[in-house]
Amino acid sequence: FKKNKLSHLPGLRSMLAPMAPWSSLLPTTFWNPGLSWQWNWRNQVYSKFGLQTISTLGFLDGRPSIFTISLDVASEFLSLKGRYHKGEETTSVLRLWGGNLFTENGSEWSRHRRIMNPAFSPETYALVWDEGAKLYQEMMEGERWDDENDVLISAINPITSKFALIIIGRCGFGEPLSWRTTAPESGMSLSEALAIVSATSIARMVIPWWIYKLPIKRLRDIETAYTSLDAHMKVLIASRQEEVSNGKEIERKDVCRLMMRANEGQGTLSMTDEELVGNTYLMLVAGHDTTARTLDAAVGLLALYEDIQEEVHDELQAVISTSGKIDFKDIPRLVKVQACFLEASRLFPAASAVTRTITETIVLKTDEEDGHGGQIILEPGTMFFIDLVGLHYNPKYFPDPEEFRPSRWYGTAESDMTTFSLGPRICIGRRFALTEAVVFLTSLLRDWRLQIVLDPGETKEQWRGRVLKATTGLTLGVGKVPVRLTRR
Ligand code: HEM
Repeated sequence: FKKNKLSHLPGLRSMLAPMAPWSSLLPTTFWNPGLSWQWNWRNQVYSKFGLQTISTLGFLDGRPSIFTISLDVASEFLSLKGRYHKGEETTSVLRLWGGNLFTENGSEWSRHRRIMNPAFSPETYALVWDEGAKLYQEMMEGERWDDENDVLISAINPITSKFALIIIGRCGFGEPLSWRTTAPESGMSLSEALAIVSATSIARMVIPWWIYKLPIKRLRDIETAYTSLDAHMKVLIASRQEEVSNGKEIERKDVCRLMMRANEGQGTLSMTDEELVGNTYLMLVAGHDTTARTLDAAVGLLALYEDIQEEVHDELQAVISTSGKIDFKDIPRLVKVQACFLEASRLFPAASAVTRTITETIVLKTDEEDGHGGQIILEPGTMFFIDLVGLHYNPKYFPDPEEFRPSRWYGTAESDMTTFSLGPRICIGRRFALTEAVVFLTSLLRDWRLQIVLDPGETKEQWRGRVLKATTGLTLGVGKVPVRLTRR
């Protein structure tokens, strides 16, 4: 059955295919691998078949898919052009407001990328650094931690989420968001609306729209979140357009102004109104949720591994003692801080899989371990997944994969940071995310010692099981991270 489509590879056979829209809404069980199987069953599935590339098939939805945890297969595949499209799982949830850089293929994709590329420049990263350092101070004052020596935070998650949203707002859209911004009287704040939309966008694809009109509070909140987010994005765009038409346009090439110019037909590349809103949504979601969720994991891990935290603090001290303060040009010397973020991202990759739909037959060489005559054939219509969770826990590339060992990333080239994918469609925001993460963690670790907050009678091992357990949705992250800050 469908053996050819599956390149005769053994693997998971279930009622619903993993990661298909309906199965994503249901819990992971043997009949429905759903969204969490990559985490819950990690390498068990691959080791059961002794393979690094396996197939999956849903009997009810009949969807043939192939998953790989092989870096060689992934690199070869992602360097190919034009023989596959972005996978529908991710594109349909990110296309809610219109086609954008993430969802498009071929020449449409390259048009979007050429419009936005200039915004991802050293000037922008320097701005991210400066705004990040300023925002950290605003956060200390806003949360009233600046006069305290000991702070108990029940969950770091909303803090990192707010931090990352304000940074993308200020540095990507020139929007003067502040730490003290309160929710509008009617509707929801941008962060609240974005959080609900991100959490429910998969459900929104399969559950009919009229359900959300029923007089049930949770459903009405979802409806309000969508209308509020729509209104926020329109205000964001309109205020930039007003600045441009009042001649107040700042010369800075932030992503919003570049899109605006393209939308007004200035320059050789253009963008429709729908694409402008589609890309605004994409930047708000991709530009904050991924970084925030990885920062949650990094804070949790550093709080758990206090010896590694001390090593990072020593590195910071050395940088501070020579230059007096830490500034943007010091980033190359902050190897250990960056490595902690990358290691958190290896253990908890916010983008858990890179998905593609095959449009033309592809023959890929496979690793010896795959034992399939050295090749797999991907037929048109097959879904192909680079399983970043499986790859990141593959001992062939990451020995003792369950261990938090940031030193794996000392001196790694940006192109080898698998968490941001590989090849031409590598994450455009990778340096943006790294700069933001380094400034956040550096500021926090410079001033505070982080410790985990245990429940009464709980051990660190139990805490690990409770907190550092992935939650899956549009992105993957950890549970609520309770942390104690003690002033250094
Ligand atoms: C820890 C943080 C981040 C992680 C782990 C991450 C991961 C990824 C991955 C794996 C992809 C490739 C997806 C695919 O090809 O299917 C991607 C693409 C993308 N990311 Fe990120 N990302 C992060 C931060 C950011 C930030 C901060 C921004 C924007 C400011 C951003 C914007 C994008 C965009 C627009 C794309 C689509 C690029 C294209 O297709 O040309 N990401 N990201």
